[in-house]
Amino acid sequence: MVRTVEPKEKEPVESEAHKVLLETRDLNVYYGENHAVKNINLKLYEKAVTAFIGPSGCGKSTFLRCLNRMNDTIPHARVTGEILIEGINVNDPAIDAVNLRRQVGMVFQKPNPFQKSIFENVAYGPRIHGAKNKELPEIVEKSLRQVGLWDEVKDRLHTSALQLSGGQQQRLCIARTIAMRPRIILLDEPTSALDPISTARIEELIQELKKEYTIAIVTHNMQQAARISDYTAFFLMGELIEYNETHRLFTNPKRQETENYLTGRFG
Ligand SMILES: Nc1ncnc2c1ncn2[C@@H]1O[C@H](COP(=O)(O)OP(=O)(O)OP(=O)(O)O)[C@@H](O)[C@H]1O
Repeated sequence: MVRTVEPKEKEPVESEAHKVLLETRDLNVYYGENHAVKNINLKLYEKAVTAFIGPSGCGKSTFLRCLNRMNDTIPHARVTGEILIEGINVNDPAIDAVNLRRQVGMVFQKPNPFQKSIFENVAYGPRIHGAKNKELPEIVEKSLRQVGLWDEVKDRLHTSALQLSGGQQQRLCIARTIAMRPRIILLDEPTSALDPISTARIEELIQELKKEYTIAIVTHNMQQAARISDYTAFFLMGELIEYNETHRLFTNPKRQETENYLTGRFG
């Protein structure tokens, strides 16, 4: 049977508030035979929060990981199409992936601080990228202040990061990322391992960080997407079904699949 396919809402209403920082064009990801991400055209707007939602296995994390070439580390993953940051294709062989990841930082679901002191966790990246020892205390303090952790840890900077609570560890991981002064921060379900109070703190932090950074977040939690994001992309079975300003997507979805998902009819 031939099914009529409605045109897909692949782009939000052109944003007047934000400039495009990153754009994907016909982005596809294959894991061997599995076509996990299908022809995605999506723009990330500067200094805005974009949420990726959709049922488990729909390709949200795979798509997110492409944006700083984390999929390069998976031997059987193949990426086609383009990812442009201000017109520069990040998959160009001339682009150094390590440098790219300085500009496009990532925070994972499970807090993963290094087995080092709190200070060293934040200082590590800037040091290996050439910051001088005398510059490090200021970088560490500024980064810890930005994530609201400074007052909690300033008297124990040289104790192990692993002694912090889960929520503190996740804020430390965000501090470690922003110490590199990235332009884009990718957050892959950053609160799913945290209690509600720690989650609320991270959500508040994301609102603060978007004044300076462009943020993309994968979340299973639709309420979280509605609370914290400016734009929302709904994925289903590897496809981008609908992308729009968050309040529009939640109040007036254009596609039946989006409405079904938002109303809990599947996923
Ligand atoms: N490293 C991998 N190797 C092979 N297949 C993978 C790998 N990572 C993901 N996949 C497959 O790619 C598809 C998309 O997975 P992905 O993790 O991107 O989805 P997701 O929407 O983020 O799911 P979840 O919400 O459960 O994290 C799934 O079919 C998954 O099994």
